[in-house]
Amino acid sequence: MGGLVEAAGLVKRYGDVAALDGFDLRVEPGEIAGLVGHNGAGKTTFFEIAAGLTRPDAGRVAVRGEVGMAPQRLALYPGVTVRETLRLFGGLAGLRRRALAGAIDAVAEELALTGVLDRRVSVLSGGQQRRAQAATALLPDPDVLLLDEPTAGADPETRTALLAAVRRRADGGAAVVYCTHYLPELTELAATIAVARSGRVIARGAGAELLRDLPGEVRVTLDDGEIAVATTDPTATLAALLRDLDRPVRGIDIRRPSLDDLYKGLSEEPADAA
Ligand SMILES: Nc1ncnc2c1ncn2[C@@H]1O[C@H](COP(=O)(O)OP(=O)(O)OP(=O)(O)O)[C@@H](O)[C@H]1O
Repeated sequence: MGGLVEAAGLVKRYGDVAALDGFDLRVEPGEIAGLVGHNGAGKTTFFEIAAGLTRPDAGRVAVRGEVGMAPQRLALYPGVTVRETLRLFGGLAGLRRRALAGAIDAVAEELALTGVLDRRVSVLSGGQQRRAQAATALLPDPDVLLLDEPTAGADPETRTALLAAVRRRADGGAAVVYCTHYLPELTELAATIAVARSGRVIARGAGAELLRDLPGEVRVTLDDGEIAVATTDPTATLAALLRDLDRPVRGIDIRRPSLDDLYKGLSEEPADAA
């Protein structure tokens, strides 16, 4: 029991819909767990339960330490400035005076918000608002971070700044659950992966492990066309192809399975089918 986040057998129903249906997830200190899955797979519901905003119908969740959460739908007060927003959230987390002011400056610097600290939230761009939302979660350096698509709509610079800030929190020992539909981010974050479908985690592990058994493709170009073979062992397949071919080979291409293949393969069935 060393996980900062431990969910076991979570069930949550809304009428006929089981938003969660035996959801298990454990996240260790220093780990970023990328939670992926189609719309409706139960990711947001899990966040709400982990953050204590909703109670499960069954199962249990333990979240150890302080929690910072950036919800998918922005939850900011439009009429106050970014600095006031951060003061409020930092104050709620117990930061006072100089520690609070220092933490605000630091997180603003990290997320490229320094120039807009004294602007009202309502006049910020969408990307700036999303960064401000992420800043409210990151500011107090919580033990557990729940980030629901924090880079949605972010430009490349914003994305890079945000990913670096998240990685730093994990390197400092935080357990992070990071929801995204954009899988390359998980490679960038060196995240482990949890694939959710129909309210359950159906695959869990390091990206490389989950990809190991998926077929890639070997493609050999000939004068009069090409041969493409799906294979989990590209080297052996290519050797066999080259051995058996009695024509000149014009090109060879090996495509390794990607996270997108994993996602497609594991979550083909729509959540509503459950
Ligand atoms: N408050 C609610 N009332 C009724 N149904 C709900 C409620 N919250 C979630 N659901 C339903 O539960 C299921 C899971 O929703 P959830 O928002 O957790 O999915 P998600 O994986 O976060 O999806 P997305 O990728 O779209 O954010 C969906 O079918 C959704 O319609």
